[in-house]
Amino acid sequence: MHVAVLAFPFGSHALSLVDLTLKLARVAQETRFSFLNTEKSNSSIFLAARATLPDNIKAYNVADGVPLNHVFSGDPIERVELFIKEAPGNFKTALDLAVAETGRKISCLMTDAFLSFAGSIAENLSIPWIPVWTPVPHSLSAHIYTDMIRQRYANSIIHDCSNRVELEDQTLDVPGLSEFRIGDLPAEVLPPRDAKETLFSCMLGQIRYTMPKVDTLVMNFYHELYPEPLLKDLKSKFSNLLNVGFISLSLPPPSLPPSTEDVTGCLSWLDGQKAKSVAFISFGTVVNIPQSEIEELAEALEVSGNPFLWALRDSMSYCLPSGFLDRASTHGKVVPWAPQIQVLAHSSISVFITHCGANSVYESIANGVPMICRPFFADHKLNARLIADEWRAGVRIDGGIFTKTGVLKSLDLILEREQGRGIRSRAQDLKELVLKASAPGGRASQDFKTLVENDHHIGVTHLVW
Ligand SMILES: O=c1ccn([C@@H]2O[C@H](COP(=O)(O)OP(=O)(O)O[C@H]3O[C@H](CO)[C@@H](O)[C@H](O)[C@H]3O)[C@@H](O)[C@H]2O)c(=O)[nH]1
Repeated sequence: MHVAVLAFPFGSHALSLVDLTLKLARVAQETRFSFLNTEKSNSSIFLAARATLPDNIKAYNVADGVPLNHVFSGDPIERVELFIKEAPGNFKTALDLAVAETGRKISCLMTDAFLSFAGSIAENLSIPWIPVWTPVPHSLSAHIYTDMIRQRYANSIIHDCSNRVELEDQTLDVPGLSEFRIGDLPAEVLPPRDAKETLFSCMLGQIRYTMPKVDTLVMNFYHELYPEPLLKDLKSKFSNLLNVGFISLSLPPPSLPPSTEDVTGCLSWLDGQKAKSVAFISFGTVVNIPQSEIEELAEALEVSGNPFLWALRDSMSYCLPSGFLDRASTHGKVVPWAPQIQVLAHSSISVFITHCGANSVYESIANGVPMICRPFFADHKLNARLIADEWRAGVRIDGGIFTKTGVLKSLDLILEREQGRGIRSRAQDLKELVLKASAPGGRASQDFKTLVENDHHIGVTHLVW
């Protein structure tokens, strides 16, 4: 068997896919796994944390689609657009190389579900396509029901003259999404500005046509975490909806080489803090926080006196108020990068101030840490609604942006108030639920077993743990 895994190389999408590949490669040792991704993404995910690959995985670099001497306009979506434009051809070139090198035909295509064109590649090769949906299932539903949403809520979505999209706080009458508002949806689900689709929105738009045709869909989620109507609706569309659990947490925490382990000293600093006392702040790999909000957040942290650990990328640290680092050094630490999985698992962490990227949310839930949510774009707002209203394991920041009073209020609510006790205990309950589902015999483990044995596309006939 030769499984080709195709990654979407932006944000933190590739993380879950590489971990799923590692997990599969351990149990399907006779199968060859070729992991196709851009050089930039490959080097960050493989070099950073998961340096040692089993012999049956090889990473292949796929061209990123950026023309030679290209001058970037500064639009963050530009790299994504250039990649998508050439992606089918570039993946095909890398697939041919993997076949030539191994002497094995591809037997199964496993891809990030965002790559909706992968279904045609699989069809041309007459092999099965197994898409993997890495964000929360609610966003898959939003993409599947794009037509219904655009038609039904056309009047609630107003493009003003500056092209800003105004959204009404109207609940969605869409299967499985009745707790959500139009304003929570990813931009690509809504009618495009100027009626112009980007290549990215077109690719995601195809999901509603291509995905319902697949037999097996892998979800980076737990059966137990769905609201019943959403689960029922998705199950009616996919005969094999496999919720294998939070993929990037299904392996032991990434072991960094000793020389780089905890280079920023986060874990040793946390060792010196009281149990459940520290607020951890991190905004993933993509979001750029407006300077004014960094200042407000910093002021709140200074005034509150609550211990904090803040992972703030170097590109944004100049926004901190002058003298903040010195003044806050008595109770806080700011680093450019934190080993987040280990940090959230540390007993000193009390709350996570997050942008609500899917991986951050999963890492927080898996460790029973309640969240203060400041969502920005993409799936962040759906995730924030899920955390605050459905799971009740956190709160959204007042007014939607960081203000000094809003941050102080949220910290006080989660850490001190009676309402916070409920939120903290709900986060713990979710952790227990996830642990149970991931244990051998648990629902997520059963679904992983089904994936591995499923018609033997992965090369294992009977999985023995
Ligand atoms: O100092 C840091 C900061 C981040 N991380 C890790 O980086 C990942 C960040 O992932 P995520 O929380 O998903 O944030 P983004 O990188 O911003 O995520 C992009 O990709 C996600 C997964 O599809 C989407 O949900 C988001 O919308 C999109 O912004 C997590 O695993 C973190 O543990 C660290 O280890 N240390």
